[in-house]
Amino acid sequence: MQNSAWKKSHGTSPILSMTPKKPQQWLQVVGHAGSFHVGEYGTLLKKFCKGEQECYLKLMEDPMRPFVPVYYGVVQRDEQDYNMMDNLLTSFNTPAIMDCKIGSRTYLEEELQLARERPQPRKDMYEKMVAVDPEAPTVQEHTQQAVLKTRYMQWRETLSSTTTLGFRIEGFKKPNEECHTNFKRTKSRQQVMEALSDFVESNTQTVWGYLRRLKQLRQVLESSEFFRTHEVVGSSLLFVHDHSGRTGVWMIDFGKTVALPPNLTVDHRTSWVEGNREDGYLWGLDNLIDILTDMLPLLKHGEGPPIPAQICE
Ligand SMILES: Nc1ncnc2c1ncn2[C@@H]1O[C@H](COP(=O)(O)OP(=O)(O)OP(=O)(O)O)[C@@H](O)[C@H]1O
Ligand SMILES: O=P(O)(O)O[C@@H]1[C@H](O)[C@H](O)[C@@H](OP(=O)(O)O)[C@H](OP(=O)(O)O)[C@H]1O
Repeated sequence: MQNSAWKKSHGTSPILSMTPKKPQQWLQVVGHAGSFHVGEYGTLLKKFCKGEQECYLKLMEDPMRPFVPVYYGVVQRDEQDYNMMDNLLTSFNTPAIMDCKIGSRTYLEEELQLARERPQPRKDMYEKMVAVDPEAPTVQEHTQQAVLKTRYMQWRETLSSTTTLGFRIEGFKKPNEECHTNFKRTKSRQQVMEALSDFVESNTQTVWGYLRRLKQLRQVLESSEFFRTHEVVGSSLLFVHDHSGRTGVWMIDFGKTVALPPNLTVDHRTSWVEGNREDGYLWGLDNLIDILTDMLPLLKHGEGPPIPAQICE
């Protein structure tokens, strides 16, 4: 913490044991522009969100900890607060990176309630909708040239695989290629499989690595107190692999993960009806694991499971 730009840090772990200072590679696949800065010592700074901080603090004490970026606390830069966490790309060499949004619902129940009480139709979302499908807005929405956020999010869910499979590919970046983010209409199992095969370049070793990690994650989630007691919405799995055969998957983005009332728990597989707070996270993870498993015999390169030491955990 030599840099004077670091005004404060009240983290959960010392940074001294972290990766030595060296030029850091980082690339944002999707998400809000301008929210991130690359930090020192292999860290990443994300614009402060109190709810996300609360999640990370709890996650550092939960069995889920190995499956999320290590969280170091809050720092300030140019009068803006940031949550500081591990840059998950640090230990990879020119990696391929994919962001998959998990769950069958991408807006919180509280957002739905708010939209009913104080509807705020959005012009930017109308424009994003029309750009993909000019026929999608209703007559009233066309007249207003605006749509409610929850309506936009529901439309995105049904257009993509979120509603039918409980996850969707948001985007990926392969070495020496531009980011691919054109997945808004990637909906069927077949389309998803094709996109995933493209991401892994038909390499079965990579798929084996991802499967092993995803199954470990599922096991941990099924026993996690944090997971049982939180509505997890809009969170992604970040997939990373490189040519050395290393693979890694982590949960990121807890900006819309909220604690349930004390008397309520979720199993993340039961279908959502308003009030039960279910988010379909494990249902989506089950489907993702099934699809990757079904892909294995269809892929060209590599055979058999990878050497465990090559897996990044
Ligand atoms: N810890 C991390 N290490 C490496 N890359 C990260 C990390 N966290 C986020 N990213 C990159 O930033 C992108 C956006 O992350 P994130 O989902 O947290 O942002 P967001 O603005 O909250 O997204 P959304 O638009 O879904 O709300 C990810 O797709 C990934 O490329
Ligand atoms: O991917 P798209 O089609 O561009 O749509 C955005 C995406 O759904 C983000 O997840 C969402 O942010 P949150 O998850 O944080 O709600 C954002 O809402 P926003 O514009 O209100 O930030 C949407 O605009």
